[in-house]
Amino acid sequence: MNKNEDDYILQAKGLSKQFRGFYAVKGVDLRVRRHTIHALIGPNGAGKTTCFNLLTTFLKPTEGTIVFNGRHIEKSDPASVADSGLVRSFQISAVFSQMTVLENVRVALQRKTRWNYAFWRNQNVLHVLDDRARELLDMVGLTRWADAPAGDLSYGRKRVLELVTTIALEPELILLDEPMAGLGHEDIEPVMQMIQRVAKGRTVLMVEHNMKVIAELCDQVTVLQSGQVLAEGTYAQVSTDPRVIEAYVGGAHV
Ligand SMILES: Nc1ncnc2c1ncn2[C@@H]1O[C@H](COP(=O)(O)OP(=O)(O)OP(=O)(O)O)[C@@H](O)[C@H]1O
Repeated sequence: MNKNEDDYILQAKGLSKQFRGFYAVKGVDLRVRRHTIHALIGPNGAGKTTCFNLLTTFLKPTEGTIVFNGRHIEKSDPASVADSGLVRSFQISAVFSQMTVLENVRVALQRKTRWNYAFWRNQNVLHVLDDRARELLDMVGLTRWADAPAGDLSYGRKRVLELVTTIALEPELILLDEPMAGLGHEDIEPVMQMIQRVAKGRTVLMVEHNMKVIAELCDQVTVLQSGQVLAEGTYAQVSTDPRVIEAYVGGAHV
C-alpha cells in the first residue's frame, strides 16, 4: 500500500447538491488516498448515493469541486470520467443473462479497447480478447463457468462477474455501490476476497451497510449524516465515535 500521506487520487471540496431547495449533500470534503479501500457510510438518506452520482459526474454539483488524479472533473461528462479511470461498478442488471460468462467479459473488454468497428468486422479480434477475458475469469475463480450462460450463475457469482466486467475497464479508482447488497451469508466472504484482490494496485471507494465487511476491508471510513460529513477515520475510530453511534441509533439503524 502506498503510505504517502499526500497522495490522494480523489479530492472533493465543498461538494453540494440541491434538489428543489433541499440539500441532499452539503459542503462535503472527501479525500481518498491512492491504493486504499475507503468506505462511505451513513444512515438511510444520508446522501451516499447522491455523493456517488456527483463523483462520477452523473449529477452536476450545485457547488464544489472534484479533482481526480490532479484534474478537475466536476464539469466533465460521465463517459470521459470513466475513460480517465474512475469507474462505477454497474449493478447486476448490467450482466447479460443470455450471453455466456466469457462473452460478458469480452464485451466489457471490447468497450475498453474501443475496437468497435474491428470487433464486428473481424472475428479474430474475439480471440485476442478471449485470452484476456479468460485471464480475468481465472483471477476470480470463475473459469469453470466461462461457457455457461451468465443467467445461470448464483447471485454471488453474478456479483463477482459484474465486478470483473468493471475491472476489464482497468479503472484506477473503482466506486462500488453496496457490493454486498442482496448477497446470502455464504457469498459475502468470496465477494470480499474478490474486492481485496481487485483492489491491489487500485483504489476502491465503496458504499456499504455491512459493518463487518467495512471493518475487515476498509482502511478509511467517511460517515455522512444529513448530507454532511459527520466523522472520518479508521473503522475502529468511527465505530466508537459517540456522534456516529447516536446517528445510527437515532435512525434505528444499528
Ligand atoms: N433526485 C432527487 N430529488 C429530490 N430529492 C432527492 C433526489 N435524490 C435524492 N434525494 C434526497 O436526498 C437525500 C439523500 O439521498 P441519497 O439517496 O443520496 O441517500 P443515501 O445515503 O444513499 O440513502 P440510502 O442508504 O437510503 O440509499 C434523501 O433525503 C433523498 O430523498
